[in-house]
Amino acid sequence: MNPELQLLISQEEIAQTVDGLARAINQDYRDQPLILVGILKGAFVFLADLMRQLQVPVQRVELIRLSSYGTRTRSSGTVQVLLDLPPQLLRHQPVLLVEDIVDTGLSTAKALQMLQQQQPASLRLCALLDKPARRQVPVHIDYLGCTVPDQFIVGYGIDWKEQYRHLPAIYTVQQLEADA
Ligand SMILES: O=P(O)(O)OC[C@H]1O[C@H](OP(=O)(O)OP(=O)(O)O)[C@H](O)[C@@H]1O
Ligand code: HPA
Repeated sequence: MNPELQLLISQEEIAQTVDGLARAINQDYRDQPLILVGILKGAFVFLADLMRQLQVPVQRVELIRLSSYGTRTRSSGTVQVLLDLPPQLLRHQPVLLVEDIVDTGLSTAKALQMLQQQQPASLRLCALLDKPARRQVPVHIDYLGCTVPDQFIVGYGIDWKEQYRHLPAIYTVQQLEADA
């Protein structure tokens, strides 16, 4: 049986949110050449929309890939690094990490740690969604779109069992099967 989806954040609300985030980033960085690092897979839609609203000089867009959920609705607790950055890429550069959702915080904390090891000049985090109810490790979000309730989220790049990433709006999922 297909689970029931309930609209949480409409396409229009997402666009306004992304616009607000881009304005704040544009104001803070102004002429500083910025490196954007997106976390695959979930952040690819958000990253694509956000970067096209940026007026700061984006000198490079990079992608890392992390995975901890697999087919489950709860974090496995172990964050696998499936794609890392080439060494030395971020050294002495201003870097903005772009994440779709901060839930337990484990993925984002891991990504921040990986990026920090390259000694960037500065490192900030932009996250579209924050689900504070599930946090296991503290994560400071410099640019936050929306806070979401303690429910499973899909759409706008975010999946359940690899499905629903293509949806243009954000939904909560009802009637999920229990995790295997
Ligand atoms: O705060 P956390 O509990 O760590 O959850 C957040 C992460 O979980 C999801 O990634 P996932 O591991 O499902 O991989 P995916 O992005 O490829 O779907 C999501 O895209 C975030 O990166
Ligand atoms: O609510 C969620 N939905 C999908 N993937 C996720 N990864 C962390 N939280 C979520």
